[in-house]
Amino acid sequence: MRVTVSRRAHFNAAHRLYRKDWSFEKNNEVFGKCNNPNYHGHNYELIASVTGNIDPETGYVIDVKILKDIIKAEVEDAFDHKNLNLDVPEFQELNPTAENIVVVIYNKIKAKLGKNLDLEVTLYETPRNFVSYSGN
Ligand SMILES: Nc1nc2c(c(=O)[nH]1)N=C([C@H](O)[C@H](O)COP(=O)(O)OP(=O)(O)OP(=O)(O)O)CN2
Ligand SMILES: [Zn+2]
Repeated sequence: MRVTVSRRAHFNAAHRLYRKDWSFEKNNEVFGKCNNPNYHGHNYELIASVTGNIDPETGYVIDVKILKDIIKAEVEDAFDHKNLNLDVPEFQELNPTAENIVVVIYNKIKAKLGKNLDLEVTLYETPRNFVSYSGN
């Protein structure tokens, strides 16, 4: 009997979508206003969902306090009030699109979970634009 436990989180970050190896014109063509050299920001919302068996002793799949602490250390402390392009090592050579950000977040959280637990991360870049990744 596998049950999913979810936790919401939030971070605020700036980014610019562009490729260093493309001209400014080509970046503008592909990424439009998201290629603003002075960056722009989003209030990112995140849902991390952990699926596993209920421990018969505790009744937990995972203690939500543990999940909360993992998200704080791996996501909020690393990304909140940061410029993703400039401040976050994972995006030095990786365009910080929502797709790439959700994969980075998934990998960071997954590495801290027990092997018997599955993870899905949904990341909202705006209230209407969101992406999900579950490792497949
Ligand atoms: N597939 C993707 N497309 C876009 C991404 C992305 O990460 N993946 N990102 C962006 C920009 O980051 C852009 O800043 C998105 O925000 P915004 O322009 O505000 O989005 P909308 O125009 O859709 O705003 P609404 O208010 O939701 O209309 C662009 N594309
Ligand atoms: Zn953006």
